[in-house]
Amino acid sequence: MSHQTVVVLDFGGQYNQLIARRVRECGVYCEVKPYTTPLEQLKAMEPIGFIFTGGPNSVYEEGAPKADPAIFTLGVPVLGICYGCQYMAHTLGGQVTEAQEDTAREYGKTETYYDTSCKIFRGLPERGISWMSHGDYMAKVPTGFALVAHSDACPNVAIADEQRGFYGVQYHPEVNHTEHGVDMIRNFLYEVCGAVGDWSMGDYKKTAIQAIREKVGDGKVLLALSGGVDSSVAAALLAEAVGSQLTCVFVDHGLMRKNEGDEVEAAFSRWDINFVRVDAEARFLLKLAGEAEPERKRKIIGEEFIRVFEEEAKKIGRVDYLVQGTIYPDVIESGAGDAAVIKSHHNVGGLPDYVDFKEIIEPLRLLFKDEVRQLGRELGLPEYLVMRQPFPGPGLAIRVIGDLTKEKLDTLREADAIYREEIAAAGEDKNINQYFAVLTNTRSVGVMGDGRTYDYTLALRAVTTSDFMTADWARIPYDVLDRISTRIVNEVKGINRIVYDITSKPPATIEWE
Ligand SMILES: Nc1ncnc2c1ncn2[C@@H]1O[C@H](COP(=O)(O)OP(=O)(O)OP(=O)(O)O)[C@@H](O)[C@H]1O
Ligand SMILES: O=c1[nH]c(=O)c2[nH+]cn([C@@H]3O[C@H](COP(=O)(O)O)[C@@H](O)[C@H]3O)c2[nH]1
Ligand SMILES: NC(=O)CC[C@H](N)C(=O)O
Ligand SMILES: [Mg+2]
Repeated sequence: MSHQTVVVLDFGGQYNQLIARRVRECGVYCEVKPYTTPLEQLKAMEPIGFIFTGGPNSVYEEGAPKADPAIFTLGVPVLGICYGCQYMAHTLGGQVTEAQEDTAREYGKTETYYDTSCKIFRGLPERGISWMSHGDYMAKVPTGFALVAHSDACPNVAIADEQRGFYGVQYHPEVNHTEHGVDMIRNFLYEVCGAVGDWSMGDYKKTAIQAIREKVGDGKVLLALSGGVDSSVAAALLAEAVGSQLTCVFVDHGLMRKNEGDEVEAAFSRWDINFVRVDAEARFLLKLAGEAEPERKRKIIGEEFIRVFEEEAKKIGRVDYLVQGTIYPDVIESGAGDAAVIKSHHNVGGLPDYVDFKEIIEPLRLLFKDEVRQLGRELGLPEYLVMRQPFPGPGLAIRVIGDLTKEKLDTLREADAIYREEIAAAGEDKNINQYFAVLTNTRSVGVMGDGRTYDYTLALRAVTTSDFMTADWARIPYDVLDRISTRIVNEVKGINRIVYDITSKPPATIEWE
């Protein structure tokens, strides 16, 4: 099973996994390695190309991350992105300085002009929007390199030494906002590196199954199954890899949506797997009682999940491995590496310090949501399961704002069920990627049946997104919103006002806590 390999050399950028994902999207196998990886090790991987990532540092500063300069003598093509481009220019005899007022410090969408006779721009339009994020400037381009793109503010947006196969771009071709960015990466892979496109999700499946078998041997495995997309795909993968050694544990923590516990049990009892449902409502509510701070709630839930898994493992006998359906956005938002903590996803940043398993296996950790879905299809999962909307592990605990009570949870469950019912009835569920109700902590005055009420405000949230890293609010038709609002206020006691959340992510996030 040998594939052509591209190595993404990580200099600490925000979008490293996104680069890797774009390369995979182009049908080429790819691994991300730290810039400190010894050259011998990189050589042994026999890469057909290197991509150097962006990074927060300035290459001219002392201590800035540098790879072994002999990497440029291997005869392997290189694409440097932002810091990666600056590092290449600096190392090969050019000069990088801090940008001055008139020499392009550029952030965000930028009109860019390309020389389409250069291989990486071949077949693409001569101008388009690229997405920039840099404060440094290539003041002197190294000998042998030509300028192949510019913007209004910056003459040196892209450089190329076609002889040696070295390319550098100042913008980020890997992000969605860069028009034709993926095509540029594809050109680098196919026109410059000689890629043939010998990698697919089917290969990912095979490689993952083989790796799981090697690791687990004849040991026992407990898989945390929520019934959501990620853990269902993980379960299908593990079932194929180690079948009868696997037990799937679904924790009903009392923070599920209406009827969800029974639905998950019914669905997975039909699978040919060992499936256990644990009723843990009382212990979760007890641990959460009186806690209003979102990060504390998440951490309490993260720890309690693990304690339940540990107890279930003891019942099975010796279990070495815990499997979770963690995916890349869970990791990056929990503050991986130098990234900021946005929120501690219960399965990553919310994990307790001590976990009584030899190892936690996360076979989907490097994938984005839409890639997980593709893998699910590859494993033969039905479309309705693969396309289910995500539901966060902490469940309604992070949708009841502030402190939790069973009564508030029940109120939210009823309102949320009506919301989902009406969205489905209107056929809007096909246009929306995730939607749910939030019980805010705000109460306000209303008038119902000629009497005064002082009840909770319910917020409706609905977003469109493919990777859940960024999202826009969904344009639900007014008449559908109207029906939902009328029904909820009429049918659910304790709610007298409905608002619709019209913020995108960023600056908001999808969930409220
Ligand atoms: N109620 C639960 N019982 C057992 N494991 C859970 C539960 N909720 C979450 N998990 C574990 O935490 C992981 C992360 O949860 P998350 O909600 O992100 O994924 P998911 O539920 O598998 O998929 P989706 O994003 O579609 O909801 C899950 O993959 C699963 O391993
Ligand atoms: O399993 C999970 N554990 C968590 O702690 C968690 N927090 C958010 N989410 C889900 O992640 C996606 C992005 O959500 P945010 O924009 O709110 O960060 C959305 O799909 C959220 O529902 C979680 N999933
Ligand atoms: N995004 C980046 O890679 C930035 C590189 C460098 N820190 C700059 O500001 O120019
Ligand atoms: Mg879930």
